[in-house]
Amino acid sequence: MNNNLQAWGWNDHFAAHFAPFAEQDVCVGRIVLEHKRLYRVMTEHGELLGEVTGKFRFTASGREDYPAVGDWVVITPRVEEKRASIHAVLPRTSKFSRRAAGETVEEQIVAANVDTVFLVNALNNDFNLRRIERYLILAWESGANPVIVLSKADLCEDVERKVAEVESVAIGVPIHAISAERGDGLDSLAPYLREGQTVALLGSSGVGKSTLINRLAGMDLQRVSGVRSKDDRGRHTTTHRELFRLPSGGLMIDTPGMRELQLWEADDGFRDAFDDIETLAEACRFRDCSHEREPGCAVQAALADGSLQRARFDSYRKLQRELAHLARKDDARLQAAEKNKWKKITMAMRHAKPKR
Ligand SMILES: Nc1nc2c(ncn2[C@@H]2O[C@H](COP(=O)(O)OP(=O)(O)OP(=O)(O)O)[C@@H](O)[C@H]2O)c(=O)[nH]1
Ligand SMILES: [Zn+2]
Repeated sequence: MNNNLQAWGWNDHFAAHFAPFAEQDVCVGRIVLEHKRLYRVMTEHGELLGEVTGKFRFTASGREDYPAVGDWVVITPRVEEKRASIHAVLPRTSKFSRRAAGETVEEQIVAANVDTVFLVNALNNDFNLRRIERYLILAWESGANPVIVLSKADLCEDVERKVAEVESVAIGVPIHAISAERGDGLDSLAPYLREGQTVALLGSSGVGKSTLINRLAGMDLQRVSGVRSKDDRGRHTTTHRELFRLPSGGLMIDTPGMRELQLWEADDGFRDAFDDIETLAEACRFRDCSHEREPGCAVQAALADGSLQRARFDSYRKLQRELAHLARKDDARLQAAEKNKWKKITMAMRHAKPKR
């Protein structure tokens, strides 16, 4: 274990914000795991189990004020007990958040202080420029620097053309085509993975995020232990962390919340992403056709004659279910507000886009 705080991402920004606390008998640490308001905090004294103080709770105005994975927090360590009291969260350089459904809907931070976010998109049939645009908006809003990672290059025959297409919607954003399976192009990611640099991944399910993380982490990654043989169960007490060091010295954040962000981005872009299916559906005999076994279903017809791929239809259905699930969970009013915000941002993006 490395207790040198620079190795965990400490830098001048955080040092400046910590200055007012320096007189007091406190130190700092970085949140590497959150579990029901209990936090694993990496500190110069090693890893401690932290809880926020009563005063913290009293002054917190909402969920977003609480520590999240990646945050730097001001603590009083109790080293013998391996515990810590958390007094404050230092200002974040970036944050990814989602709306959390509780008694009210609040902003919940799913990752903080990410330097670089890899926007992972697969180069096979799933390739979609509109989706890349939406991920870019998300990244820019977060404060992290976006880097576009085009995965599964081994499944694509015209990588250069695809890269050129992405360049046209992502001017000035670094683009890297890789194959995590073959190990191609991984060297190009090294500059973002230097010691103390924090990265996170965003991308739809199945684009190869886990495969890439495992590659970057080498064989010893905790997450990999999730894939273990049945008889091995229970013996493995590997310490799972949502922020962990890669062999390169880079810091990777992989939280469940970050993985779920794909659902939020999908909301407004749903029609765009699947406009081929939506267009087909307009030709269905019934307006409210569920494309299951209704007579005169144009989607089923396209599936039957092969003009629509089964896998694509399946992911359409999956996304639809996920969105429906989210819609049920969510406060309708807040959702409307969020949609409006998105509309404004996408409009602005459209106007900002250079003519092609
Ligand atoms: N051909 C090829 N397949 C890949 C590559 N990277 C990942 N895959 C495959 O794509 C599938 C999905 O990969 P995952 O790494 O689980 O994708 P993920 O983005 O983590 O998916 P979620 O966990 O659902 O978010 C797996 O079957 C991988 O073996 C690649 O570079 N080339
Ligand atoms: Zn139909």
